[in-house]
Amino acid sequence: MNRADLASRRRWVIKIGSSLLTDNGQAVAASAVARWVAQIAALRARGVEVVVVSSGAVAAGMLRLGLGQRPDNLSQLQAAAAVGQLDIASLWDRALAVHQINAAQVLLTHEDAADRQRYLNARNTLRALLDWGVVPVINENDTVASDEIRFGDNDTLAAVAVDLCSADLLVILTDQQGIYSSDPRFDPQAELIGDASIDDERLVAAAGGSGGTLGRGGMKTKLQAAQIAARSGVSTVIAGGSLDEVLVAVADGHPVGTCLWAGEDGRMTARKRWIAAQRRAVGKLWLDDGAREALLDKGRSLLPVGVTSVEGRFAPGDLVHCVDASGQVIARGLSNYDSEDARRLCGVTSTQINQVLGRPGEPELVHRNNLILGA
Ligand SMILES: Nc1ncnc2c1ncn2[C@@H]1O[C@H](COP(=O)(O)OP(=O)(O)O)[C@@H](O)[C@H]1O
Ligand SMILES: N[C@@H](CCC(=O)OP(=O)(O)O)C(=O)O
Repeated sequence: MNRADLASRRRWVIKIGSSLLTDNGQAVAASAVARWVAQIAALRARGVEVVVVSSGAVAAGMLRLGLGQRPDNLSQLQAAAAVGQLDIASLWDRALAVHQINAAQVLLTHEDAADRQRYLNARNTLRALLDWGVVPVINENDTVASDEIRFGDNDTLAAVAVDLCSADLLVILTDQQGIYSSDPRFDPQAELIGDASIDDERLVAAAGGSGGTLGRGGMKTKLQAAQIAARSGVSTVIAGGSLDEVLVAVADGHPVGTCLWAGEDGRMTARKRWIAAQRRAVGKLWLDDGAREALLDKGRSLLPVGVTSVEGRFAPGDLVHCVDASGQVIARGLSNYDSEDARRLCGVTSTQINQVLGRPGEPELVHRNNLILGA
């Protein structure tokens, strides 16, 4: 649990809550966004890629429409979000443009994460944006999300974004300086928890409270988000968004906020556990010796260039066996491509993939996050 380790994280998801984005419901917080963006520009100059998850659509819509209270009727909430999302998106767009950085608005629903194909589409889009040096600004697609399928809070959405972008750090900025031993709004004795392992028992008691009037989640959903991120081996920092140079301080390894450390065994993701439990593969990829070594000895992803032939019929996201030249199963994983495309890509180098497919494609046939070694 050494904060200096955070300096090596190269892809961050930064989630910012409604109260910060609207100055506690007073006005859209343009100067605060400008300060975070200046720090994002500084992080990028150090080689850190950044994905923003920005709340605030409902709160900004309430301001525009002059609504004194958060509507409890779903259609009105969704309508307020539709109004406010324009403000939120343009706020980020203008602030990033000052640093010559392009922004992209990405609105997601729960279905996009639950459906494997839509999940892969969202992942490819985010990856393309990052490749172009664009900062994706993600929010829930509040207008279409129905009550049953809402992420419901952007903390959970941020954890999903970590997975979608294969990020290696989640930073949640909020109106408190981190997680306290109890809700500091009600308990003046509450103490800030600095560093904790994700399964630290203190956290359960601490995160009981609900959120403020503008946001939804409170600390409970922030802890849940950190737990989801930890399943991908990703640690989470929860810190005060109004703290001076807070993002740079995190990158410098300063002990700001609460750092929830993912355990070593958290490195096997839920998906990997799911893969480990599957026995039936619908396809077989034959690997050359270089690919065998890349998987077994170097812990790498499987690239099309190391695949010599493909057996079976499968869709993107299906489970396939990776076999070496002797026919021995050395790994199992989820294919990024269907069997037809996988066949076309046999022996193809990463730089030729787009040309062979006639569209942008993933560099990996099976990403190492979706791959487990052994029969
Ligand atoms: N143990 C705790 N430590 C810190 N804040 C807590 C705790 N329990 C509940 N909270 C509340 O969570 C709020 C932050 O959650 P929320 O209002 O959803 O913020 P955001 O809009 O940033 O997502 C804080 O204002 C605080 O009152
Ligand atoms: N999609 C909603 C998110 C609401 C929400 O989760 O807010 P918060 O708890 O402040 O992150 C909005 O933009 O208003």
